[in-house]
Amino acid sequence: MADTQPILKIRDLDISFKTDGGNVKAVRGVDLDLHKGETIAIVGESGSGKSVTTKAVMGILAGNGTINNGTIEYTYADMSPERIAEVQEKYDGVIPEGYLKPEEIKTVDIVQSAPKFIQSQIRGRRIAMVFQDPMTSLDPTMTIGKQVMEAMRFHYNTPKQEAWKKAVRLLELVGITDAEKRMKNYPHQLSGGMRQRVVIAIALSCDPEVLICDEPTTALDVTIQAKILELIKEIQKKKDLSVIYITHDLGVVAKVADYVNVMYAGRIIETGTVNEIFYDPRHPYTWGLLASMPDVDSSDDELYTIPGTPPNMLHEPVGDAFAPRNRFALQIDEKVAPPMFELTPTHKVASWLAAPNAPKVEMPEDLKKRINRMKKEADLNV
Ligand SMILES: Nc1ncnc2c1ncn2[C@@H]1O[C@H](COP(=O)(O)OP(=O)(O)OP(=O)(O)O)[C@@H](O)[C@H]1O
Repeated sequence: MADTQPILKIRDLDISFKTDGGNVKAVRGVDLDLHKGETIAIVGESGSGKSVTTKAVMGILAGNGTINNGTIEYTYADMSPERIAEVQEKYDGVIPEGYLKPEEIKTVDIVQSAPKFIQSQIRGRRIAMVFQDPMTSLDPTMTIGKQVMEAMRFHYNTPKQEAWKKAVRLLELVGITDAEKRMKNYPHQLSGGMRQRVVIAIALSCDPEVLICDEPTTALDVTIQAKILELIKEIQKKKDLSVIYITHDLGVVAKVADYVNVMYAGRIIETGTVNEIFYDPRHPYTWGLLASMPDVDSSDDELYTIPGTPPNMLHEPVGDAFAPRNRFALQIDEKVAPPMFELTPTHKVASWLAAPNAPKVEMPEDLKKRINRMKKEADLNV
């Protein structure tokens, strides 16, 4: 995938927030690529900068936030209303390969784009987002139907009757039975799982190319969680969507992601394919995350927790931000932040342990055993 043009290409993104206590350095030089049809996950503890990064993509940073540096290049299809209608009627909203004329392919830098352009052309239309708690993204005073139709009416001026029909189809697509009847319901008349399905239907209503899912299943119980993840996967295949998952939950990542980006203190500290991150992790922070992931063979009380807490980003850390919590830290970590070392064309790690002349450090034995168990389980499931 790496040699094709990404639809979303983030380079050197740097974001801070002005607060009474000073400047919070939330994102510090993030690079990220998303290709057509693929799923990437951004994982890391609370406060690592996952949401801020994706909010910048959507152009919805809080008012006290500033993008100090970097680019967010988005490449998209810019078609006439007639061509859009043709794609919707003939190809169910999915642009077939080879359909676009060269002049219809545009690249914009979202960082430099006017808020009006992002609102009318990007957010909700081409890049849509599903948030953690459906109750905060749904309007309790508006029927489900009206809410699913709203973005279509706003972005495409879709006539009411047509929007109604498409909304019913979308509710059916996300597995809501009796869709016609449900259109007239209010959010409180639905269960949590059903509400999250509605939120997904809303996100899909304008046939976006990119779907950002911010902890989409955290508020749901485990069986419903699995169903929602399956649903997003199915729709992704049907619609050739590119998906970004933001999550704390490595269990979710293992089920859905092609590529994983591990974030710590505003930086991506390890990136790789899902197999590279789960079976051959190199950063001690990634080791900690994997070791603290519940699995069938470990009871909750023997689960590992990473010692210490993430740094306070009001004071930008000197050297490697993870060093104070890292029992494998080297002297250099205290002074100089590690660069990204390339291990394979897809696997990179920001740790001095990966430097050519670094002392050889092995991951903890317990984690090795756990990884072997994961590999065996994966073999059984093939
Ligand atoms: N409006 C704001 N004002 C000040 N600081 C902010 C603001 N929004 C985010 N931050 C800070 O930016 C940093 C990154 O936050 P972000 O929400 O991206 O973390 P996250 O990794 O998504 O965590 P979570 O999993 O809890 O959502 C945190 O230190 C957070 O406190």
